[in-house]
This record gives sequence, C-alpha cells and structure tokens, in this order.
Amino acid sequence: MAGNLQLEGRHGKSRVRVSRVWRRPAAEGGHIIVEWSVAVSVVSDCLPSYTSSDNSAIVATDSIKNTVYVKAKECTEVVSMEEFAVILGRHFTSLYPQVSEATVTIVERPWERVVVDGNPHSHGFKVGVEKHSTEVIVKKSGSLLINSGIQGYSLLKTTQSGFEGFVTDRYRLLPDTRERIVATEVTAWWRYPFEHVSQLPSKPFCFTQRYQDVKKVLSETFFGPADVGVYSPSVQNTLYLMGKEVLTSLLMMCTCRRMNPTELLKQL
Ligand SMILES: O=c1[nH]c(=O)c2[nH]c(=O)[nH]c2[nH]1
Repeated sequence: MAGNLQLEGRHGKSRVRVSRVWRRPAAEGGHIIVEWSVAVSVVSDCLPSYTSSDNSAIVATDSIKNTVYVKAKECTEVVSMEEFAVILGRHFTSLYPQVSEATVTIVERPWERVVVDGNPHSHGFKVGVEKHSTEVIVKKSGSLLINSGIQGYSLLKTTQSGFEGFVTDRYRLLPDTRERIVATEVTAWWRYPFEHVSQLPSKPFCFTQRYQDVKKVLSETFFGPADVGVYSPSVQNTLYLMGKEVLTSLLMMCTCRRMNPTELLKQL
C-alpha cells in the first residue's frame, strides 16, 4: 500500500536473444541448436523504488538479461523451451524474496535439420516457417501455468473445400460453392496439464514431442486422409475441428484461430 493506493510492481526484459548448441556425436543424432527470443517479467515487491529513490529491492532488468545467458550456459543437457522457461521462472521466484511471480515468454526461431541425400545432417540446419512459442507463469508457491503455441502455420488444399449458405444481402458478391482452393494461416495455443512444478514430467523432449504431435493433429484434421482428403464447409468449422481434435486426442486445452483472413479463396 502507498497512501490509499494498492500497487503491484511488475518489470522485466524482453527480446533477449539467446542461442544454445548441444554437440552430440553424429551416431546419437548430431548437434542440436536452439535460438530463442526470451521475455521475462517479474512481479516484485519493490514499491519504494516507485514512491521514493530507494532502489534497494530492484533486480535490474540488465541482471535479468544476464541471467538468461547464464542459465542457458548452465543447461548442459538438452532442454525444451518450456523447460528452460520453468528453470528461469523458478530461479527468479526462489532466489529473490521480493519476487512472487515470474512470467517467461519464449519464441523460437525455427531452425530445422537439413536432409542431404536422404540423410539427416549431423550439424546442418535451415530456417523453417512456423514458429513455436511458450508462456510460462511460475509462482513462489511452485504453482505453474504452461501455455504453448504455434504461429504462422500456413496450410493450403486445392479441393475438398466449400462455403455456402452465408448472409445474403446487397453487399454479397460471393456465390455459394462446394469446390474451391482454401489456404489459411493457423495460430493455435494449448495448455499443458501441469499445475505445480512437482508435476512436471522428467522425460526429456516431452514438450518438443508434444509440439510435433499438435502439428500432426492440426494438419491431419485440416487435410484428411492422403488419398481423398476431407470436406471443409468453412474455415470456421475446420478450425473448430482442429482445436477439438487436439483437445480430445492429446488431452490438452486448445484454442485455434486464423491469424489472417483466408488468403486464397478463389472460386474454381
Ligand atoms: O470459410 C470461410 N469462412 C468465412 O467466414 C469466409 N468469408 C469469405 O469471404 N469466405 C469465407 N470462407
């Protein structure tokens, strides 16, 4: 409290770019590289720094940035970005008595292993398109919220899509169709069912594997079987089915939305 005002201080650092390489032998799958843009925001009891010139409780945002680098260096074993975010969140909430909560957001640059002559390269990578990200909130009590997402996942099919029966008024130009090309850019978020740090799985790659599982479910639902596909009566319906499928098959809460309006809706 300051006077009759109830205040909560939150500060942090965003756009901290960090890369980490784990040099495994080729026989064990080769090198792994990650490049992350990290944002850390802490809820911190340092109200005197707002109401007076007393900065004694502030963890400087510069120190927050340096911590990201140090913690990445300390990860001698491969970690997913969700695990790294939890490591950071636990660090800030346990080391500093004044920090009650930390939110760590990470967006990954999608480096993908290249394939040469059909073989995954041991240390060669190219940048992919869609982006994986996570937002982790850790409280001093150990309570946890992990939401991960995918952005810029562009999908297109050349048939098995239509759009009919929508509002007809003097502004409508589009005819009904049961045959069109459809392309959309999917943004999806899902929540992991771990509500306390003690519930976190110890299995390595669990979060990274889950990300691959979500992508697979989203694309299989969008496209349908390889030979015949599946009919989509609207982008809305397909997005709903994609989210529902992630929810039921992977047991996670999921929201799917279209970032951009359908880009390619040419009537054939
Ligand atoms: O699947 C679609 N949903 C829409 O809301 C829409 N609007 C539009 O012009 N074309 C389409 N297609």
